[in-house]
Amino acid sequence: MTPRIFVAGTDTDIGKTFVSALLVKKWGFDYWKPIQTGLSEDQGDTKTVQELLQKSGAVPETSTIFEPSLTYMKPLSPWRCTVLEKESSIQVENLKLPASHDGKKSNGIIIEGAGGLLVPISKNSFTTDLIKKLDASVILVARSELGTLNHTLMSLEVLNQNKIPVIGVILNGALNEDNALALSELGVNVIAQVPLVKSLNDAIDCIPTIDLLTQA
Ligand SMILES: C[C@@H]1NC(=O)N[C@@H]1CCCCCC(=O)O
Repeated sequence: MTPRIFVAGTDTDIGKTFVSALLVKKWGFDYWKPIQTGLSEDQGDTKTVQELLQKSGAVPETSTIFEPSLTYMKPLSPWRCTVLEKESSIQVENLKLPASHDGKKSNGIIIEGAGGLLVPISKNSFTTDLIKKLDASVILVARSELGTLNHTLMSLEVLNQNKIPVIGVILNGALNEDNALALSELGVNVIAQVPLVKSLNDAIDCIPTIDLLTQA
């Protein structure tokens, strides 16, 4: 099985989409956001990833960008979307990787979540259940700045409790060497620090090569 990497955030709006696009470009992976909410006020992350890749001159044949399996209008958790948009509740057990990913030769797939790890998918299931269902390992994207120690350690604690394999943490935002150092000293594998830039090409060298995954 090729790697399935779930890109989770310590919160919503932490830079998961930019980091996901970077990983797709650097490693030549496919991309899939299983559940997209907030389409009434945003074009959605799938489109953003496509645009970032295109602008950076990525070769379109390398990676398949799959459409989300479920989409909702309100900028809320999937659970609250289903309740307030009067849609049927989401059964995590029924969410499957796109069949054409399974059927084709690919380096791996980046799966992007919505918000943080305990975002409810339904009243009795969370993002952690989706990660387990998809049998994925996690790269956690965390803010680089003040507040990140608490949010990162809490998120890693939740992953640990759920026995979800963790590849490491990517810090996103204004470079903060002491936060990176502090996390490393606490035993956290900080795999990259991604500065605030607009173009993937300006941050691509921050991402380690794919050997990282074979070592993990
Ligand atoms: C609107 C955005 N669309 C999306 O896919 N993620 C965001 C939603 C995050 C939900 C966070 C719920 C919470 O933690 O309170």
